[in-house]
Amino acid sequence: MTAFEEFGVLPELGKAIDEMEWTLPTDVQAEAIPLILGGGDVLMAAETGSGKTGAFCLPILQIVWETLKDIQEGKTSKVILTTSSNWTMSFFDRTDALAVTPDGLRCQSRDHNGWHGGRATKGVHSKGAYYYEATVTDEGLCRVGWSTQAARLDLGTCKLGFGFGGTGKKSNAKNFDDYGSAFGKNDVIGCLLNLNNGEIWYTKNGEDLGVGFVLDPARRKDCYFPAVVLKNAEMSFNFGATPFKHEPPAGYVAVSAAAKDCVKPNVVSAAAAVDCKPVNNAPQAIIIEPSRELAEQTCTQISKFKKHLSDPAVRELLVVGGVNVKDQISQLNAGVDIVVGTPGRLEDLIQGGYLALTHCRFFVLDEADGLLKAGYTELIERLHRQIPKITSDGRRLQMVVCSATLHAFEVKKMAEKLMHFPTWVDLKGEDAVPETVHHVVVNVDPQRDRAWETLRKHVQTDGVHAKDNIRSGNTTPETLSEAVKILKGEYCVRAINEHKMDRAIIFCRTKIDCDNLERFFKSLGGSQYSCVCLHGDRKPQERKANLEKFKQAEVKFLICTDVAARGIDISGLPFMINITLPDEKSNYVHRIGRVGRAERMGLAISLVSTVPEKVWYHGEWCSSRGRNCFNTSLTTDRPKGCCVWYNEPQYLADIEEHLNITIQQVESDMKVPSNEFDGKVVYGEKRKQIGTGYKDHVSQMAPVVSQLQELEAQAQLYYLKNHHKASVTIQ
Ligand SMILES: Nc1ncnc2c1ncn2[C@@H]1O[C@H](COP(=O)(O)OP(=O)(O)OP(=O)(O)O)[C@@H](O)[C@H]1O
Repeated sequence: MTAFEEFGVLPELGKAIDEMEWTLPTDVQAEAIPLILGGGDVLMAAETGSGKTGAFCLPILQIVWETLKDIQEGKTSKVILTTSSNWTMSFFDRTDALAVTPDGLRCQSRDHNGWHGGRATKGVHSKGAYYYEATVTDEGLCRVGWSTQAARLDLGTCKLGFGFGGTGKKSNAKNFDDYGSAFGKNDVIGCLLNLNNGEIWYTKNGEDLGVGFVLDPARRKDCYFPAVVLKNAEMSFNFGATPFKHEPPAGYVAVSAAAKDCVKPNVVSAAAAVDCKPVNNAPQAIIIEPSRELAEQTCTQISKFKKHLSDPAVRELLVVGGVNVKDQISQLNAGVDIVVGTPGRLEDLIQGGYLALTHCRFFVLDEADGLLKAGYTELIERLHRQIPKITSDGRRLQMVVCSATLHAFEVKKMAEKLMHFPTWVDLKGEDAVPETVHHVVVNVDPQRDRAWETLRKHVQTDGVHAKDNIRSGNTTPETLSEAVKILKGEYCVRAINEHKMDRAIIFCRTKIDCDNLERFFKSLGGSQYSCVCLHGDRKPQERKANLEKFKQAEVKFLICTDVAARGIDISGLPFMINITLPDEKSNYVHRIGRVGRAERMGLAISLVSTVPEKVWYHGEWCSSRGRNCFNTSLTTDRPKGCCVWYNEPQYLADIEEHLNITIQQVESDMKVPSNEFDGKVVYGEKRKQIGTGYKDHVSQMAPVVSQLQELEAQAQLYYLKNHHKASVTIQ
């Protein structure tokens, strides 16, 4: 049995993992895999290169396969009752944070800040007088009553919803008026609807509270559904399947006893109450990644893991922009179980009806903070709203969120809103850099190092100072800024030479900086500086080919923007260079985390200008979004320009403060003191002491466990003695 199998991983997956030479699970895998297999929502915060991808792909793959297997063998797990004769609260027609018990007869919301509502699976129309009971089963705010299919789920806030709230108010169309009396835990509210005269009214513990609303005659033909909205509260429902606590008043019957021709199903429930059988274009898992490259990498990882999983086969699909959408649609129609994609293309396919969310039971946000910072919050919420919270085979939707920099306010806010009692797998409690990454900064000081004045051959700069009076001997901020750009090209080459780098990823701030550096390297000639570029202006095919060339070591350097900052995994990459620090501090962690992965050592060198550098900053106000833009005015100018003064020392200070460390400085000769790692380090190779410490953990814990055992025994003896004494005394 492999170490992974001990964590509950299927032998078929264990075999594939073994072949990948993953002997032990990493710490994050050891914690997260059992949690996901157990059905929980997980927030996974662990350092770059710590194996988060495996930590979510393995359990998801396993559950997806097991579900397919169950279906193949005709094992029907708890099929929900949405289309059965029972009246229940709908698993589908409800807001995100309203939980409904599997029997559909209790609703709960644990959100302190917002209201969450839902409707029943059926409604009544045309004629008759109906009754159901709702009991407050836990403290909190509740509103209960009737609403039409088109009404807002926040009952009583539109014309089509009629509610009675615990504060003793009735509400319709946001008008909250005094009615009856306040109610709370253990109170039983009778909800009555008379379609013959249009009256809606309530009882509290059997006491008549009087007519609350009279339906507009034009609205009496509508179908009305039992409805509830809760704020950190819980209510249970009886639609008449069991005896009522208080008998319905004369002339009223339980909604469940309504004549067939007066009942309509809730269309949201009916649409979602699909058969357990897989539907071709309705995958069980949706994994969202921030970049095409990362989506492809995750998809490849899944293909490797599933190598020995067969009968039934699990089908994964990559859904990213820049690829022919028709091909993707036909692949979806042919059948797919796991979809990995980037947000834009995923949403296009979902909204176009080509990708259905009806069977989705895993919703994964990889690099979640990056997705939120890139402005995808609403898209994520939109997709989450469309996914049924209980799947067609009665299981709860599971959400997995991960990143090396998950400690961001927006992530916590999103988790609170969308996730269901999530467990944090957080090994450090803060954003951190792996011990395997040796990261240093080099100051670029154009006042101290005047080499830029005499360099005959240098990197072409970004053109920001094309109209400025730049010349040696001049110390204007513009001249120094241009000087920094020239020096950075020089220092980059110096770093490469000093460390005999034959493989490195180099991050630039902009696409134009990448292109200029690529041209500079090419101008230096030979294979010594062979390189490729990866940024948003390169065509998808070129991006793919370039990354592949670098991965296959056909070229030595990958020059890229932050598009490659997150997640990209290049095995044993020894070096990375930051030409300019990112202004987003979390991206520093991700960029340097391209090295020092999977227990291998890596060196990250960041060039930091000591003087302000004037750089491009094209916002939505720039009509060309940077292409052939010559507007070198500042963004603070009027009219607004496309440049800013970039303050790198400040960004360095922000990064250091965020990570609670001081990053080691090295001189411009790029010599990195080797004592840091006892001089034993070879960048790109494994550390001397490898492994996750999982084995050692057992021996470390043994004395503590035996001490605990002793204490437990003592406590039991103590209890027994005292208990014995007490019983003797009583006798
Ligand atoms: N248990 C394991 N044993 C050996 N190698 C592993 C193990 N788990 C993952 N790896 C390897 O570690 C590398 C990093 O894994 P992965 O890309 O999942 O990291 P990550 O935590 O997602 O990093 P990032 O935050 O940068 O995205 C990969 O090359 C992967 O193959």
